[in-house]
Amino acid sequence: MDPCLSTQLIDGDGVFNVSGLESFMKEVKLAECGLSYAVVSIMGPQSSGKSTLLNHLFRTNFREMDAFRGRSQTTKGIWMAKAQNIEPCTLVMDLEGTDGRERGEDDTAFEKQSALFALAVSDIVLINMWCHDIGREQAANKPLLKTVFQVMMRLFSPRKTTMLFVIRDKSKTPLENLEPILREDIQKIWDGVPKPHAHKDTPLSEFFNVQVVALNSYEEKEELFREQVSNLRDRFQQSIAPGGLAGDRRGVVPASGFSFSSQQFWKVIKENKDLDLPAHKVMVATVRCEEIGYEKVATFTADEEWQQFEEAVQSDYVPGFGKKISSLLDRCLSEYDMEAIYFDEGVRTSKRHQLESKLLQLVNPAYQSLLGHLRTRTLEAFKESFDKAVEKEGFAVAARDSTQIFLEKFDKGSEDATIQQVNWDPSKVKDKLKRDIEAHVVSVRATKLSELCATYEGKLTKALAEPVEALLDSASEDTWPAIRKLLQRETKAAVSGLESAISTFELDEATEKELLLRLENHGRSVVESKAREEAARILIRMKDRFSTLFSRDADSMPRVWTGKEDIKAITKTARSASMKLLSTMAAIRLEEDGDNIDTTLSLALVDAARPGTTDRSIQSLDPLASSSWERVPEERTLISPVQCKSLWRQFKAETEYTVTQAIAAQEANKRNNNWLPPPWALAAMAVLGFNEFMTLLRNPFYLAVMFVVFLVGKAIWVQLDIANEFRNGFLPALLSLSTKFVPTIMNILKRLADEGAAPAAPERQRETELQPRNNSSNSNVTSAGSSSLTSSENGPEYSSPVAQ
Ligand SMILES: Nc1nc2c(ncn2[C@@H]2O[C@H](COP(=O)(O)OP(=O)(O)OP(=O)(O)O)[C@@H](O)[C@H]2O)c(=O)[nH]1
Repeated sequence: MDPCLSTQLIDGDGVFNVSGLESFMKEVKLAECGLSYAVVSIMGPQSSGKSTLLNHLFRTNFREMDAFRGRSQTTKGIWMAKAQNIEPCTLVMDLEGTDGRERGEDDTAFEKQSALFALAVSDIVLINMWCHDIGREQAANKPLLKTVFQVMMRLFSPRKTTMLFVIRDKSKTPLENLEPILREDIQKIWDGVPKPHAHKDTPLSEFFNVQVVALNSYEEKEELFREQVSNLRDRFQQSIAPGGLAGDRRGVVPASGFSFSSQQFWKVIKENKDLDLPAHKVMVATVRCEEIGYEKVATFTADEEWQQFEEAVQSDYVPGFGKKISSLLDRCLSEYDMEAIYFDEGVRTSKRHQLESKLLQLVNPAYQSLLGHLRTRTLEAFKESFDKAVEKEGFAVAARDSTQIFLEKFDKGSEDATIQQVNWDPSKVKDKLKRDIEAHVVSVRATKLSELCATYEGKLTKALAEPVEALLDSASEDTWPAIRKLLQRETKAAVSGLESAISTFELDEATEKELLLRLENHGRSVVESKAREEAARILIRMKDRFSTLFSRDADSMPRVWTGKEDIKAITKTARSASMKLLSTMAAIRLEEDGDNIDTTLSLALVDAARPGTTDRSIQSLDPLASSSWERVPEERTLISPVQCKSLWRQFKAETEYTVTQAIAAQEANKRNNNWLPPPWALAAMAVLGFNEFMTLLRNPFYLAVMFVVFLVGKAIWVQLDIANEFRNGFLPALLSLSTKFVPTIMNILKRLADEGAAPAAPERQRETELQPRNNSSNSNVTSAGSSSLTSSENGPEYSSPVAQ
């Protein structure tokens, strides 16, 4: 659009051309002007050469009436154009001419509305009038002035508009003479205008800055007209500067609000309401500042740098966030300040605050997310560094130092994220980090301490378990004192080891004591559980011990029951050793408080059972008829007296057979050593059988038969190893021989027949193969003493109630 071309702002029907104004403003770049612009409008009778004057004065292009077509109205409504080559930007409005007729008090008439609009919007109002109307009662512009002054009252505060009276077609009368008459006319009209009470005595000069200029006729003295117009034009240069034509103007609406302000003015005027200029200014400022704010928010959200930051902080901490975002916000707010600078200060400031909080609201989630990442990162880094620091510095020092270092790191990170425009407090996030760090330290401490405790408990278990087992197995008077000594020594070593290991944890006294006590208790519990295990196997142990002592001699060699051994004494020794085992295992004796279990057991089980014992008190009062030992608390009892009694009974029953076997073996041995008939029988046999013997010797046949019988008998004797068989007793020898007899006879017969009977060879071979098996079964029988005990061991095991 050619800026010289004029735009119709309001048409003849009073319709405001919003889009026309908007595009006009864009064209002339009005919004950038701030307050550096002026608005000039012209009023006057129809066809009084207003458009002609404006076009000459401002080099605009308002429609003029063609002089040759005659006078008729050409301007309808209000038109607007930009003055050419006048600084600052000057907007020129050409108003529809007044028809000079009185309209009464009808404020709705377009003439009044457009006059009010021009007064509200313009800094300078040109009043175009014919020279010959000055001093005339029926002057054409009198109603106009009346209207202007009347509507002026409706502007709440005067804008101190410059009212420049342009006298057209001036006569020869000099302006010096005309001006007083004109001012008098104006004063008369001002005085005649009904005023509200507040302005009753307000002078005209309070509202208007009245100036007068006279021009020669454009039609008759064009050259002169042009010259005068050119001079007048100079006065419009820098018109808003102090001392300029509109130097006193007030209540200027910033250029970017001109469109909205004009629309609002026209709207209010059309609704026939009063124009409250201050309120209007606030309203325009509010709307415009809000608009500027919205624009700034939109610019900020569309900013590429902001978008990159916003996206980046979703996944990680971004260094330099605070500085960058602060500068983006600063730029945004400065732009607002620049654009809103000319609007009402109160409105502008409050809208700035709104803008700022809106922007911060936009930024806050990113900031919080950033702090969240900072917290997580710091915590992770702390965990990693802390583990290493613990190894180097010890637990407590590492915990203290690392916590301090990483909280400081968080402080630095949050400082980096700080946004200048706001005082967001990161302390809540820091507190959460502190809590997380503390929780981690506590959990690591718990893990490390339990690891250490487990290590030392393991060491203690290892140091105690096997030795305790060995000591219990040996069961003697010294067993429990030795266990106590061992427990004391090993516990002391473990406790001092743990004590020095946990020294770096700087634990409070109570916790440290508790840990050490726990270790001590663990030592005791190892011993106790070992003792319980052994107590559960007491019957086997007792039988083992019995068997060892009974079946083997002092050199651990197996006994051969030759008949010379004192089986009773051996049995007694073996039983008393087994009883010692029972009394040792009956209770846990970790304190040196002594008990009488040993005595009680020997009294009750050995002495009471002796046939010669007649003590009535012992027989009548069974000391084992109790479920608890004297001076032994229940928790330390492994085998109760009653259980001891039943165990002993079982033990005796199960070892009885061994003893019986031994006695039997001894008897048999004794008999085997005397297998020849007694000497008197031999003598009788010699005397009585002398004749028969001689007969046999004299008869060669009998001699041959006897020789054959002798040979066969000798063969059987050798084959069956009869002499050896009887060494193990008579009965076993008989049993063994009976099983071997038939096969051996068969063997001998086959061997005799062997000479000529080759087909019998496989059978013989089979018999030969059978031989070692028979021998082995034979040997099993000979070791009956120990095998009978072993088989009984495989019988049902005693299950101690303590072990359960
Ligand atoms: N006598 C005289 N006539 C003039 C002067 N200037 C312009 N005219 C003539 O007056 C007639 C109307 O001129 P415009 O400039 O259209 O007048 P206007 O006041 O804008 O007219 P409307 O907008 O219709 O009210 C034209 O024929 C002009 O040539 C002047 O200084 N003296």
